[in-house]
Amino acid sequence: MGGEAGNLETFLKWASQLGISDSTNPLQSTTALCLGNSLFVSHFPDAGGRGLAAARELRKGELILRVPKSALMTRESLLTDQKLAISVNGYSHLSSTQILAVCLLAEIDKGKASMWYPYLVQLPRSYNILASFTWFETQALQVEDAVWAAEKARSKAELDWKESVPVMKELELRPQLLTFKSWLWASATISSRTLHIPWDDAGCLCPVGDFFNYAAPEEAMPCSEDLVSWKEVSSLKFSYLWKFDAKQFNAYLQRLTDGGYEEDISAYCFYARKSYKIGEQVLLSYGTYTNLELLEHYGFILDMNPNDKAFIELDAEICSSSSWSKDTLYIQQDGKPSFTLLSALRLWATPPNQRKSVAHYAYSGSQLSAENEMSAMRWMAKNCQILLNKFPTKVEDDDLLLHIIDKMQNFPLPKEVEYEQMMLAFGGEVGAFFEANGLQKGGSGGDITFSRKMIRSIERWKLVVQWRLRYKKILVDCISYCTEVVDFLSSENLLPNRSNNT
Ligand SMILES: C[S@@+](CC[C@H](N)C(=O)[O-])C[C@H]1O[C@@H](n2cnc3c(N)ncnc32)[C@H](O)[C@@H]1O
Repeated sequence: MGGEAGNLETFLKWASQLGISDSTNPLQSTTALCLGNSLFVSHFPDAGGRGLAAARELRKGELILRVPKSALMTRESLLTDQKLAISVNGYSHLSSTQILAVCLLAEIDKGKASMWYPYLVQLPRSYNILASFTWFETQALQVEDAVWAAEKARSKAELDWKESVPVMKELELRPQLLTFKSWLWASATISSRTLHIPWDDAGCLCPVGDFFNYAAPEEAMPCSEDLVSWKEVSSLKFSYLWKFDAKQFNAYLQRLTDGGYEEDISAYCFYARKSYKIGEQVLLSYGTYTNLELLEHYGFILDMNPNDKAFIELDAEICSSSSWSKDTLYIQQDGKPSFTLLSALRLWATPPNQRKSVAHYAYSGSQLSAENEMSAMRWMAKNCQILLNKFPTKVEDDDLLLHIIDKMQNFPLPKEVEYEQMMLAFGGEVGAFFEANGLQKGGSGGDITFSRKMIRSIERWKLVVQWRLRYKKILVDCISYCTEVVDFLSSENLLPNRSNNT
């Protein structure tokens, strides 16, 4: 697809004809372009690239964009193509998302004959979601859980593709569209751009509405221990099942999202989550994600992500000493252990025969004794350090490597002399990167210009190093936090002793 090459004005005209509008007056007749009243398309190099900016001062809560149901690209709308519908019906074992991906590729196959053509040419040509990571990029994540998540995402995509090839062959799609590369493109489009709709769990593609870039929800999340469970709705939103109070949950959910499908007017509506000045980027909260989840579903990370988490391996006894679920036992982005991790560590640091008597204090978040607190904090600091020591690169190495990658992004391949320096500093990783991308050191000492493919590889490599650096920095902050607590408690033994031996 054309990406930037696609004609934006033609697209905005087409969108206006479909009734997409940013007008404040819902009754206003169609204008030539669908934007200009509240929003305009702009470029934000440090926050998502192409995005939507405020065309006027916007007030918090104002309706800023409406996309009628007829302009949403869904399985239902795409399956009005009889040939497609007949073929797809014969493959009932395919998931809703697989079917949407097949429909999307079938629509691409139609080229200009597709009614969606002006929209399709606006879609990005490539994505950086985890499933598209190469072996080198996956290994460069370094953190076991992340490597595993990337491998799992890739094998799931491969399986989905293999299962879908027969129907795509039956539809006689062009050979290029039958490849795994095309499948990855279609599934990344769906993963990173679909919005939740109540009638189809595959979600919908929403022209213009999918130009909003992401900002993390500002409201603090309810403590994870208050959530019974949470699940992704294969969309830009997560829904949470709130344990105690449905009203409270609904209010929370409303704050969490700034858009949704409205049955009464049959349109997807977007609202300003805060007030914006003219020219400021208008952002949407797709939901609450850690950086690894953002990478998996959307192909980017946030440098400051209030919802980021670092999981570390815990002794089986720590997990079994309390009834907290394992996925709530993590280090917060500010380096502090989560409420439940602290509580689990406090119980674990209590002799087993005394755990029952202090459990209610631990579960309510109270410290048990100075000794107990210090044991818990020492365990955390020591294990974060052990983990940090195991990684092939340190925080400082990753910082420096990022600096080098930045240089590579801004210039052609560094001259021979810089290359030599890079190899000295990062022999293994830089060498492996060049090798993985089929580039050997040039003998001439001159500059080499990168191909588009290479530029994208550098982009993904940078994302990977940024991700693992954020993870390591959380561990470093955790060590500082725990050490401070231990230092404080060992100087002032202030806490009541709720157990005898701890
Ligand atoms: C729904 S689209 C948003 C519009 C997109 N920028 C475009 O040009 O079509 C989501 C994608 O935008 C990018 N994106 C959104 N928010 C971002 C952010 N805060 N930082 C970096 N990339 C972001 C990611 O590539 C993500 O997969």
